[in-house]
Amino acid sequence: MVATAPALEFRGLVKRFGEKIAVDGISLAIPTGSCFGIVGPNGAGKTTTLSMATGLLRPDAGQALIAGNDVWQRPTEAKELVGVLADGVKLFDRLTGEQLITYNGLLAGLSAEVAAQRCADLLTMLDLTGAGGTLVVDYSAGMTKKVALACALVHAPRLLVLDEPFESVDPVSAANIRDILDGFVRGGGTVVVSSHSMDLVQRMCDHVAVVAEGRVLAAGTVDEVRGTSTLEDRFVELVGGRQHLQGPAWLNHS
Ligand SMILES: Nc1ncnc2c1ncn2[C@@H]1O[C@H](COP(=O)(O)OP(=O)(O)OP(=O)(O)O)[C@@H](O)[C@H]1O
Repeated sequence: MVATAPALEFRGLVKRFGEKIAVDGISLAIPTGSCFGIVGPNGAGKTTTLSMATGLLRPDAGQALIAGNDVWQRPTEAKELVGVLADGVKLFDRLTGEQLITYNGLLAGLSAEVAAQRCADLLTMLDLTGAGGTLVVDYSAGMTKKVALACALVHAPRLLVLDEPFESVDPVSAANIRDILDGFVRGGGTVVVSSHSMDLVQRMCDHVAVVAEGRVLAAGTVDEVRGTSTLEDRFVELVGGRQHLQGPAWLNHS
């Protein structure tokens, strides 16, 4: 581990799927102790980038480094430092929430006693205590998101990489999760979060990168990127594509 290295760094990441270039040379340095938002339109390459950053998808070119450890060359060192909430990755959903969180803790090398204690703390923190004994397959989408977040947190990582953590989550739970993430950053951790909600990123993050068509269009502190506008207006300005369409005539009943 390199003491002065960014918490997470992308160096010229590239990923192609056949003819499609999903990620086209993304370089970013995510400072330790920051809450860093990655925003972009559908299909911008956010999930692909975060998957390469966390060892779920091998890049065609470039590097992802966690605290200076190349995710693909030093996977053990890199993965010990990171908790991941991936978008669309299946959980072991025939386990109960309690079993799933504990199992993740044991896999990360915690003792049974510590894993059980942390599992109880996380279930309480995420308001899932009543659902701890329920199979994850029977959870709602928001509950599934919360249990996946608990799995990402159980080994007390230094870096959290969260792909769309607020999708399907009710407003009260979302506020709780935001508080948890704020506390995590105050405690010296780093959070990288992809989101479609500009409002949320503007309120929660101190840094942001706007990504479109696999490239970084702007990056910096939230204030640097948004300038004198709101982040949402700046996003639309950078990404373009806002269309004031009235829709087809057959949808209009007036
Ligand atoms: N496994 C795959 N095979 C083929 N194409 C893929 C694959 N994964 C992603 N893509 C394509 O790569 C591009 C980037 O997708 P990605 O999921 O990274 O975007 P995103 O920014 O996360 O989008 P969203 O906001 O809609 O979740 C898209 O055009 C998508 O169709």
